[in-house]
Amino acid sequence: MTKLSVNINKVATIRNSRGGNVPNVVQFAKDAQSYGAQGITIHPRPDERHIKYQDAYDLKPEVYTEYNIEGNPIDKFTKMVLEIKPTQVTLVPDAVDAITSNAGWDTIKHKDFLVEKIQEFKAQGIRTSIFVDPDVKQIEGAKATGTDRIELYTESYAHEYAQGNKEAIKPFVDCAKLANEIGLGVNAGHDLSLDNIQFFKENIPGLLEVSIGHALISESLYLGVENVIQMYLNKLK
Ligand SMILES: CC(=O)[C@@H](O)[C@H](O)COP(=O)(O)O
Ligand SMILES: NCC(=O)COP(=O)(O)O
Repeated sequence: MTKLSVNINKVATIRNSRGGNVPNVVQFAKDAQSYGAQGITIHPRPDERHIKYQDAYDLKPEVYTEYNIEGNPIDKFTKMVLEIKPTQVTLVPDAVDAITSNAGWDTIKHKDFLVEKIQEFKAQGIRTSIFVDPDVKQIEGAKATGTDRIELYTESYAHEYAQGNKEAIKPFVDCAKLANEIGLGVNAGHDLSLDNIQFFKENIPGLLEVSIGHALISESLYLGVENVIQMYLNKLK
């Protein structure tokens, strides 16, 4: 089974544009779960332009499914995750000024840093995942860090699929097969959508979780949040 974790960053982006509390991100998370989402993902960035650190604390008592916090483990982020103790932390090597995530970790070059961070989180019972490009060398490197899971960075798949190039799935299949063999759980995310999710799910062995935000919120403008979540759940069966 592949779990759907709804990324609510975009809900916070709309809220922040007016400075009040509309839409309410905590209520949105509660509603998404009641509509069947099996997880809530947030990705606070250092400039707090969408999800704010305070949101991460406010969400904790209301997320009764899987709570996934993504981000670059700078000191402030690490402290927050260790205090909140979500179900999962996903480490992403974002530059401070990145518009959105645009690369996975070099798990070989940054092995020592990742080992240290992963031990810190796992010691508090938090499942770990690291964001990686679809490159088997990076999957082997990820295994050596001690992480529980990887999150495959799916931007290249999403882009190519939209151009009609279904072959773009191949490196993801190879990485997932290797991850399954060596005992790493497989998550995936970035630019997944109602258009491309089913083909991805059908071809990736052992896909445990997808986190989806930008497309899901955009599709909901036309189709409604509850309906869109149901549509994803049907495609992920
Ligand atoms: C790691 C990943 O792919 C997502 O978390 C994505 O980066 C969402 O972040 P933004 O909402 O800031 O684009
Ligand atoms: N980890 C990926 C994520 O949370 C959502 O990415 P996107 O759907 O907003 O591109």
